[in-house]
Amino acid sequence: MSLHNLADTPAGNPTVSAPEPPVAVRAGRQVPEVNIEAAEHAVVDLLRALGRDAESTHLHDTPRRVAAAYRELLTPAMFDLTTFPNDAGYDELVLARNIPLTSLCEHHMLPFRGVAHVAYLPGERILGLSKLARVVELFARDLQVQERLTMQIADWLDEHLAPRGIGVVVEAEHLCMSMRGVHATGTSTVTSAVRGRLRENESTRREFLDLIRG
Ligand SMILES: Nc1nc2c(ncn2[C@@H]2O[C@H](COP(=O)(O)OP(=O)(O)OP(=O)(O)O)[C@@H](O)[C@H]2O)c(=O)[nH]1
Ligand SMILES: [Zn+2]
Repeated sequence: MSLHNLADTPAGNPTVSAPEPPVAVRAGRQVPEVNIEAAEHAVVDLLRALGRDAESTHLHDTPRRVAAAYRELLTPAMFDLTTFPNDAGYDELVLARNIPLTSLCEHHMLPFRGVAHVAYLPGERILGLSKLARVVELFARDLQVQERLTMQIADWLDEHLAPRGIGVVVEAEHLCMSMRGVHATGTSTVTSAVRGRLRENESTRREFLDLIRG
């Protein structure tokens, strides 16, 4: 893992903009580092702003827990992209269906949860199957919108595996839409991204959608 600490701003110089937060590179994705101490202080402030006694016996450990929970939800695991030569010349779709997914919507910082279906049409190499789920997690652990998440999964596979085609479908329920606001409980939002043969060829795309439905 490489870690870039961007240049510090000289103290007291109002003409220089604030430093960018440090960023780590995980499996090819730039992931901002969480400042856990600052996050804990911010949760204390939030509790107070919400009229809660942050020092009470019940709440005094809550800032630590909340900061740790957000760090976990926003930090994907690093992994190696294990691929194998496609010696057998397998040229049909490979589909991982119902990959569980939890992310945080960037508007309310509330979870959206569901499944991703990720397929590719192999070229010269096939991918270790677990990596399809790892790629989903790589981009789900972020403040997201579902459309961007769906495209990032497809683009990452395109860039790192270079298969002949890719299909990604994400189905998720957004808590900001079900537990508050419009209270549309049970609504599932579906997004898709197709690349290569799945984009160009109607019958390959149809086959992908049929396989998802089982
Ligand atoms: N396109 C898209 N919208 C999302 C996603 N997650 C949440 N949203 C929406 O982002 C919008 C934010 O709109 P605002 O009107 O600023 O927020 P709000 O006042 O809380 O709106 P309500 O949720 O309608 O009460 C809402 O319509 C959310 O449903 C997502 O992944 N993709
Ligand atoms: Zn939301």
